[in-house]
Amino acid sequence: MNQGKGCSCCKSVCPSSLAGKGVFKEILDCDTFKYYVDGEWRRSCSGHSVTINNPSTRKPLFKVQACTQEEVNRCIDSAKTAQKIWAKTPLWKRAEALHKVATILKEQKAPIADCLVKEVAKTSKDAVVEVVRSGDLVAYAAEEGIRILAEGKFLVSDPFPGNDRNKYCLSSKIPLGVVLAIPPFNYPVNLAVSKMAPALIAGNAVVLKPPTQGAVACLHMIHTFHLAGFPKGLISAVTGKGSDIGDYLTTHPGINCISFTGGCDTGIAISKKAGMIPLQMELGGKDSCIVLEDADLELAATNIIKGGFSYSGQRCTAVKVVLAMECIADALVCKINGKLCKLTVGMPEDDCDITPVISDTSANFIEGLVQDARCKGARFHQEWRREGNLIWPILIDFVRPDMRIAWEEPFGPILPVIRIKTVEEGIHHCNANNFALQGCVFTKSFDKAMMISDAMESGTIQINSAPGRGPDHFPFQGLRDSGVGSQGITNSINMMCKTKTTVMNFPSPTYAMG
Ligand SMILES: NC(=O)C1=CN([C@@H]2O[C@H](COP(=O)(O)OP(=O)(O)OC[C@H]3O[C@@H](n4cnc5c(N)ncnc54)[C@H](OP(=O)(O)O)[C@@H]3O)[C@@H](O)[C@H]2O)C=CC1
Ligand SMILES: O=C(O)[C@H](O)COP(=O)(O)O
Repeated sequence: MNQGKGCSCCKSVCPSSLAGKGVFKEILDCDTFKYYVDGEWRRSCSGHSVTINNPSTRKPLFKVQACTQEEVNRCIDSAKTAQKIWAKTPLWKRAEALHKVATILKEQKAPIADCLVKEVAKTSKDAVVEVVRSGDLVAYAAEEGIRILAEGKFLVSDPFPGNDRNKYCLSSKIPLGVVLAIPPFNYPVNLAVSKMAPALIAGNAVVLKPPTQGAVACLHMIHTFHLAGFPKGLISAVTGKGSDIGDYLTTHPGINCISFTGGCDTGIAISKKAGMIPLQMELGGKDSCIVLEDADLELAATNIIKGGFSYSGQRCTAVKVVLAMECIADALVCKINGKLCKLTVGMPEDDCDITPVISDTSANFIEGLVQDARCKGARFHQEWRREGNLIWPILIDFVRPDMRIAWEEPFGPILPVIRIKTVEEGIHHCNANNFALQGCVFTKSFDKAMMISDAMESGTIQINSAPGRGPDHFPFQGLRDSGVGSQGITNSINMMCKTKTTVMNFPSPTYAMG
């Protein structure tokens, strides 16, 4: 259906949206975005769609196909066939194809970013950053793949007792098969390509299940692979609610690896049900920020604001609890408050610092945490204010361990401060939580920083900076309930391969140099 000709049902797609226009025209059918299989954009046979609401207006924005189990089967069957040929495609050609995607993604950043603004209420500025970062990630994965997949290992037999040098073992990395990629709403494009690019360069096929909020941005991103000429069937995108098709996908015998980012409950449930396949799980976090008495408080406050409130706190790596030594807590809180009151609150289109959270459910959950802290006697430095999904930022002081906000992940613009008497108390709080993604420590003493980093049992500890996933080639992992495996471009490529060895057996020992 031609958007430009304007059939009446197309009017239900936001008229000011750039979605499904220009080079993306074929992904939209009337008012519903199609799913992608066999190198084609198709309407689901289910006859049903899933509505995506705009978090800012709380009104319906887009519709995507509610795919059926048969359509999932088709995606996986096609992926299996296409992967066999892709695995035999020379590595330099696979890299070249990914470089094309990186270029197209960057060229098409405006319409993709526009989807992110409308679908997940990300500011226009951050939305563009997400798309450009995704292009860079794809290009880096292509290059990294060239480097690490070119290498194998050569072993000889005689180091092991009882052996002569009559066996040569050659090992190399081979693809797993079909990788299922499931990203969350908060970085639907970037966290999709962070799974897809490593999988593809390593010779795998990919089935993407986009998050419902963020699905349309994901489908636009998928179209850049289509435009780059990726082989039919190698990549597909099946849409539908995770609660409807999620279990079918994650337990499907045709899936050889699952790379998931999202909430702990969902991730742990998937891990328990998945078969004997490699899993990469990046789940929630409650990233602690320990501030010592000798810290540069200006630096700490700046990082706490950036870390705690960017994208309205909806990052797994957001600072989610400040653990401040009592002697500097007043001064630190004063600096944080001074910066917090300058944050602008409003719509993502206006590039406000704080924008609406993803859904009513999320806003209600955040409100519940705030009420619990208030009832239990926490001190609020700002008034609670909420309009729809828009929540004004709050610093909640004198938080104690009996309050939910001390432990739970709000995924919103509210930040608790716990005043600690000793560093050990801070470390204990960090380690007592089941979340263990990242943490950070502010101090001028590198000796103390290293000791605290060693003692904090989280996937990554940042010294004198807020937590963060990037640069995207760094290892990124959670301990305990925060995940399984490690992401980052290099680790993902390695994880999405298995080792294959060939052993050459000689009738008599062979020695180099005769
Ligand atoms: N550690 C990390 O790197 C990150 C962690 N997160 C965590 O993710 C959470 C917020 O993201 P959110 O998107 O709400 O998380 P969810 O766990 O609700 O959803 C994540 C993804 O899983 C899908 N899904 C839902 N149910 C199933 C199922 N049964 N089987 C398979 N897939 C399913 C969702 O689809 P659908 O949308 O259709 O339900 C979505 O694509 C936070 O807890 C946050 O900390 C977020 C980003 C990064
Ligand atoms: O999803 C998340 O929250 C991310 O993986 C964090 O990425 P960032 O640290 O780059 O914001």
